[in-house]
Amino acid sequence: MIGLFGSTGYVGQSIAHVLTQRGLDFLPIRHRQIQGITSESLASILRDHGIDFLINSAGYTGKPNVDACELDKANCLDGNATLVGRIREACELAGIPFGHVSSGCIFTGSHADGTGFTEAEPPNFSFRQNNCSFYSGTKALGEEMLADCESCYVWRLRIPFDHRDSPRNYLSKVQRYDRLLEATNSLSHLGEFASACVDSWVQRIPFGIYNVVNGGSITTRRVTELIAESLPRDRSYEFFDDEVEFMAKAATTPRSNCVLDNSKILAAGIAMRPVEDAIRDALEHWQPETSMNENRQLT
Ligand SMILES: NC(=O)C1=CN([C@@H]2O[C@H](COP(=O)(O)OP(=O)(O)OC[C@H]3O[C@@H](n4cnc5c(N)ncnc54)[C@H](OP(=O)(O)O)[C@@H]3O)[C@@H](O)[C@H]2O)C=CC1
Ligand SMILES: Cc1cn([C@H]2C[C@H](O)[C@@H](COP(=O)(O)OP(=O)(O)O[C@H]3O[C@@H](C)C(=O)[C@@H](O)[C@H]3O)O2)c(=O)[nH]c1=O
Repeated sequence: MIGLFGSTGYVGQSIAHVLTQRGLDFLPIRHRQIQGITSESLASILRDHGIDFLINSAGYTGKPNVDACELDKANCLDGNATLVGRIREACELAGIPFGHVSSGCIFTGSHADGTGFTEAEPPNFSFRQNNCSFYSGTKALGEEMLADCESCYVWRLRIPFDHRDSPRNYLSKVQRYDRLLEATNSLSHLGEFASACVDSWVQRIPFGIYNVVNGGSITTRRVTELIAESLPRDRSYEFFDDEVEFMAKAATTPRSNCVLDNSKILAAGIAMRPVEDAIRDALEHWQPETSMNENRQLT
């Protein structure tokens, strides 16, 4: 039996969907069931339910975006770092392996030649550099909680997108923001990310950190071109002059924009499509939010 923390969330729902599709038994464990409990009590819950692998997709992201974390630092630290430490202790007490959903947002930029950061490189957008958002700082601390952990996966997700229009989907955000920041990023197709997490365990790939991102990187401008090709509509995209103007007009805390190398997950035998292919596919199958709401009312 697989335990799943965060099953109600944007990422957790996608992981739950993959587990269901694969016919894998899993137990969603809700936030309120574990709030404030000790590692020992958590270990007992895991043992009592016969959990043999735990997936942690719980965390504190801030809504509508990471700016909101600056206003709720205690809960952000608790959900992204303290909880991760407690999960590690509980899983070690219960003698079970686990996987943790981390974020690529603990990096900024790329190598000078445009290539991405590998899992062997330390985060460069964290409290240690004092250059980051509170959210990114707590996500980096979450990874520190797992340093030298022998039986765990750390899956780094990076700006998720898919074909379902939603306030959390990067392709929707690009269409909805009044103005855009030109940046180069790695991105993760949400469904491919969720499949990769489940397959890591099913295929028993070696434990460790994995950048679970689509291949290559893409600029914001290229994303708008792909959107315009697939979803023609009468609008043009406005861009900020630079990051300084973006910070002054649209953000309260610095954003991570970064490129990650995904060769480690590919070498482990888990497929991730090149990023442009995955975006094109999402746009070809685009489901506007209004039509999804109508479908929900019909069922
Ligand atoms: N969405 C994104 O753009 C990205 C997300 N991530 C990471 O993915 C993970 C999930 O994010 P996402 O699904 O978007 O977030 P959501 O806000 O959509 O969902 C968060 C989930 O975590 C649970 N949760 C929140 N705080 C706690 C806590 N203190 N203890 C236990 N459970 C808690 C919530 O449970 P309940 O409903 O019961 O409160 C909910 O199920 C996070 O770790 C995030 O950092 C990484 C990169 C990008
Ligand atoms: C607010 C804003 C952002 N952007 C850009 C900045 C950045 O490149 C991109 C995403 O920024 P947002 O503020 O939407 O999202 P942000 O909350 O920074 O996004 C992150 O969520 C957390 C949970 C993560 O872990 C990250 O990987 C990432 O997905 O959009 C604009 O272009 N215009 C805007 O008005």
